[in-house]
Amino acid sequence: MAKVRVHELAKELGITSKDAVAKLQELGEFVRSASSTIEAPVVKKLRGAFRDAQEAKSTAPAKAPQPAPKAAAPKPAAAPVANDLPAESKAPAAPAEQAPAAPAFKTPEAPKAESGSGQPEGGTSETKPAPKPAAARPAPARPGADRTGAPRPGNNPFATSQGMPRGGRGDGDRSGGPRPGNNPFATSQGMPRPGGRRDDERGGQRPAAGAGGPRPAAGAGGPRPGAPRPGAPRPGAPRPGGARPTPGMMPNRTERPAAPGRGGAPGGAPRRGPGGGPGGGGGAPVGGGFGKGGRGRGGTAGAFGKGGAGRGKQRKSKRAKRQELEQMSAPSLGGVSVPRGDGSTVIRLRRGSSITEFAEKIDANPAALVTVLFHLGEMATATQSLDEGTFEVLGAELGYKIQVVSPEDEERELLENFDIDLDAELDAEGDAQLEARPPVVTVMGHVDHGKTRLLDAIRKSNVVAGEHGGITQHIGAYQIDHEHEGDNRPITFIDTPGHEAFTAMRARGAKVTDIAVLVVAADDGVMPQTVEALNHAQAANVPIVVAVNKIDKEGANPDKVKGQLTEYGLVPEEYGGETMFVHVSALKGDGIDELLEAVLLTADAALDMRANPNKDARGIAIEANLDKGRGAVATVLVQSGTLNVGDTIVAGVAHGRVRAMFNEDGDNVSEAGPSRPVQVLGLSTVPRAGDTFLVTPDERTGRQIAEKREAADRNAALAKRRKRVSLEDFDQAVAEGKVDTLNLILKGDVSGAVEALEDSLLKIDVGEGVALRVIHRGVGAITQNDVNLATVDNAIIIGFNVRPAERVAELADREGVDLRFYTVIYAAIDDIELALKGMLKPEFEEAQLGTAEIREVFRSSKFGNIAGSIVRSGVIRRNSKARLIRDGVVVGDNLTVESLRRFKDDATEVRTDFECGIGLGSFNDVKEGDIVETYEMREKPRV
Ligand SMILES: Nc1nc2c(ncn2[C@@H]2O[C@H](COP(=O)(O)OP(=O)(O)OP(=O)(O)O)[C@@H](O)[C@H]2O)c(=O)[nH]1
Repeated sequence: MAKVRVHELAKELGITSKDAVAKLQELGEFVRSASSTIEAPVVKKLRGAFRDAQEAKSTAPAKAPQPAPKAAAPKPAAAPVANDLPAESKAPAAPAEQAPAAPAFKTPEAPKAESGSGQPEGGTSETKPAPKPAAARPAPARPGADRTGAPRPGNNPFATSQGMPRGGRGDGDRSGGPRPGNNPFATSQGMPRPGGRRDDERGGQRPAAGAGGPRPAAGAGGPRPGAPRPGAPRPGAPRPGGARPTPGMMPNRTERPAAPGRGGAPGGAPRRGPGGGPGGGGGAPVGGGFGKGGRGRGGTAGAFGKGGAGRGKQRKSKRAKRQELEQMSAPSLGGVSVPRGDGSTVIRLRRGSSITEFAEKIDANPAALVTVLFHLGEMATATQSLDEGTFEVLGAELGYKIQVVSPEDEERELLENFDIDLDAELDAEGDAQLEARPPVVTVMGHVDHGKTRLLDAIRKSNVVAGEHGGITQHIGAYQIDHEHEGDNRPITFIDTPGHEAFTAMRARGAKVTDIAVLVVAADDGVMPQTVEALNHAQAANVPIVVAVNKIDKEGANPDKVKGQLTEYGLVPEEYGGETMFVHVSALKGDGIDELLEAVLLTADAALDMRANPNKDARGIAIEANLDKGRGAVATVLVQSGTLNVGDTIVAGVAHGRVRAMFNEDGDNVSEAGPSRPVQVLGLSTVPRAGDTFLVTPDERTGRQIAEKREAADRNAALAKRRKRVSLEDFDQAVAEGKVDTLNLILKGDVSGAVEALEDSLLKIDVGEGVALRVIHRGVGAITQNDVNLATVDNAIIIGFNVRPAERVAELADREGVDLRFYTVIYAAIDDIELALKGMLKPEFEEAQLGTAEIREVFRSSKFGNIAGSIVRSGVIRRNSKARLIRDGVVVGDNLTVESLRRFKDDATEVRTDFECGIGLGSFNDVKEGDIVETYEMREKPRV
């Protein structure tokens, strides 16, 4: 059963959402907000509570029912209804027993006026909430019936006070009014109010049994998913008659409209009887026998007899149906009905959400959405995570704007659950709290332009290195001191050169770097990765300092570099721009001081390099690994606050207490302030580069945050699996406009092979509209960094005579990155060429599964000929492909083992030397002595 939201129920009960939430809390049920969903038992509890409250309030008036309280209904919506009231319905209240089960519909707008006021049946039935006057028109009185306008009982499965009216009440009990709550599409209908139920109860009546009525919200709002289509039988056929006197609630049936023709059999009549009406919803009170008693499966008409009342009912029913049609959203793709948005309704979904979650947000039936998606050309199950693009397509089709919550938003929302609001914390910090902090620098550039060498040279330039004998440890980042205008100014360098690490961190929403040093070899000039690196930095709004390296080399042309970079918006100061260019020789150590100077000047000029050191630490994990002796070892960069040994922290999905901290010299440190990188011991697991870390008030909070992140990651991973590009579907991705470039990462065993492969690949005639780009190449195993880069740039990794490093294949699988391995260069080139031309299809090869010899043929009229066989080799599997061989000649091919039995039992597989019966579907030409050979098609690995 679909869950009900608090505000829906509140509306139905005629109270404010706030009151409902408060009441629920009073009842010990925790709900977060008015839009929270609540389970059926809680719904029941709240109804009960309000009923009791209202009962207390309304005892006196209930005993003295007032005629036509309708007129008091303040809302204009109800007015036409009141005016329309037929004489009978305006009549004063019938004695209680005449209105046994009237669940007293009240307009939601006037709950107080009506609650417990002892509605006369006619009045109550006619005063259901009626946003649409047409829908609120009362059903004409049924001839010969002393029925009043009371709604038929028993069609509200949610009303605890409902049940079958006790025997002896028949027509007389019923009013001619429409049944309450039995049309899930009619906005004008409402479910019975607690007050109304009170009336019922006071009357000692229990409405009919376990009706499969619509959810309460159906009455209050628009159509609900899962509601019957127009023309379908009315939902909620109660089991009438004496069959079940008071079955009470059967809420789980409420989602399902009664099957056509399966209406309630009135009056204890056999369920299958003559004259069953077409509809399904008829339910009659016990002892019924109104209309034509003994009717069997009755519909609406059937339940009410075939008299004028029946016709009246039918007319009503048609009108209702028409209304349903109008109110229902136009059937969308696949012929299913899904509530549509107006094109601007924004639906926020978490990354990795499934159709079910989307369905819940728009109150749709997940199965209907699956159908819609299928007709849009995407196959997915209701619980499968979808990527953003797929949601967008689905949302656009249905008139919703889908907003997939970004990792940053998600993180923010997650922390909000723990009362941690980092943005507010930062906003609250003013000059009084903020203190200067060192800049954090990343070195980027094209391959072999000297990044590593430059980082080494900078390390050596550390003015305080002497006393420690230089920086000895690689921990992912280091801090040096540089003498600047008479002061020692610390600068933090991220020790992993290249923009891969930078982008990997950025992909997780982490902003680590304040300044990027772009290394360009003066002898080589601007190269593709130079451009890529500067694009990455500019995209992240990070100021750039250019290190024109290798100026010691012959043929070095720094001016050419300056000219080239100007085209990319990096204009040197001497040309009137703002970018500082420094000539360096990483090899000789020349120009390093000037470079550091430039970094500090740029930082001072462009950035507010301040943070509050006097609070719990917040920062980013830079690097982490699992050490055999020490467990998880993570290098974190503190961004604000101060990290102390003994603090409890959470970093990504890792959590724990800081056991010890080390700096880049391997020295123990007890605290680390802003911009300080430290190695931390004590985490439960290894965080990823770019994961945020923060100090938590206690270990429990840390663990809970970690667990929530883990769950979110799992969902996201599922979504990613469907997302990335593979060689086989590259052409499709191009056709869909998802990509226009085939990005490749080449890894090989020797550099010569990698170069040869790259050269050959770049010579491929890729044709119009698509491009081929080698975004990274290198020697050695495929690493985590390669996969990270492939993730960010949607690249395919080509491994030539190399394999992935430990756990990397797993990571690639998780991230949906296509890894390809080749041992022959031409095979790789062929594949890429075919992929670019959209012709690379997976290759399959046949793999034999087993053979069986036919010993006897059994003829079955039902299954055709069954080959009684003995398995001679391998295994025979049901549903596998098969061919039939007679005297060495194939007499039947492309067959399927459609049935497989061991004696009388179905079997999924039968092994060598066992007997079995094989059915080959409609292929009946089987003879004794024939051989059934089974096989399956397996994807052929490319080499
Ligand atoms: N002559 C000269 N050679 C340099 C200089 N800087 C680096 N090299 C050389 O250039 C080559 C590449 O230097 P790396 O520091 O490994 O370059 P990288 O950018 O880190 O390369 P990848 O890690 O492969 O991306 C090495 O052989 C260095 O010795 C320099 O200033 N002058």
